[in-house]
Amino acid sequence: MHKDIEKILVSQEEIQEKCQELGKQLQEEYEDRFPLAIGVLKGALPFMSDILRYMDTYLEMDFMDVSSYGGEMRSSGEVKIEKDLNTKVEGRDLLIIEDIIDSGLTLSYLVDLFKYRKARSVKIVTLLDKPEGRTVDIKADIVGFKVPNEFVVGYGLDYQEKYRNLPYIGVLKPHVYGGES
Ligand SMILES: O=P(O)(O)OC[C@H]1O[C@H](OP(=O)(O)OP(=O)(O)O)[C@H](O)[C@@H]1O
Ligand code: HPA
Ligand SMILES: [Mg+2]
Repeated sequence: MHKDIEKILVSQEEIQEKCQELGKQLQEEYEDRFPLAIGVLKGALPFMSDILRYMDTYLEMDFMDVSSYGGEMRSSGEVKIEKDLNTKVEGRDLLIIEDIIDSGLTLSYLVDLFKYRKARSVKIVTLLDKPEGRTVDIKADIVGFKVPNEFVVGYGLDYQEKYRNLPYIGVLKPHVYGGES
């Protein structure tokens, strides 16, 4: 375990098993529909890469880079598009892939945007759901794991841009973010 991590909430094995299970489920759902899988950068990168490997069907991939945390532990409340899609979404079946729904601001912004752009359908798959963090009313269609109301890192999730490369989801030791140790 990394020296800055206090405890692991979801292990590497649990994540990989879940990716396989959800990937198979999505494969059945999107068979013959040529969905557009949209990864929300940067956090969704590892999850997207793993889950799509288990979807043995035709699909297209694109990426949207949005940011509202700026590396910090609290959302600024404002979702900023750093990079838009290269693909037209009108009439397409969209599968948004996320690492976490916390306040819900990022996903509600994206769902509204894609509906405005006339997508045929919009589904959300998220590895983690932190229901107690919610400030806007939004639910994912598919959730890997529920997490408690703690700041989590690893497997795409950062604190000040670090820890995204950890293969598990964990909680930092308090001294790392200036809390009590
Ligand atoms: O439900 P919310 O409160 O909106 O939080 C969830 C979003 O916040 C994080 O992204 P962030 O803005 O930190 O960008 P990053 O993925 O590049 O770290 C995370 O990856 C989600 O996209
Ligand atoms: O708990 C979290 N950890 C890292 N990034 C996040 N973005 C929203 N919630 C979180
Ligand atoms: Mg972040």
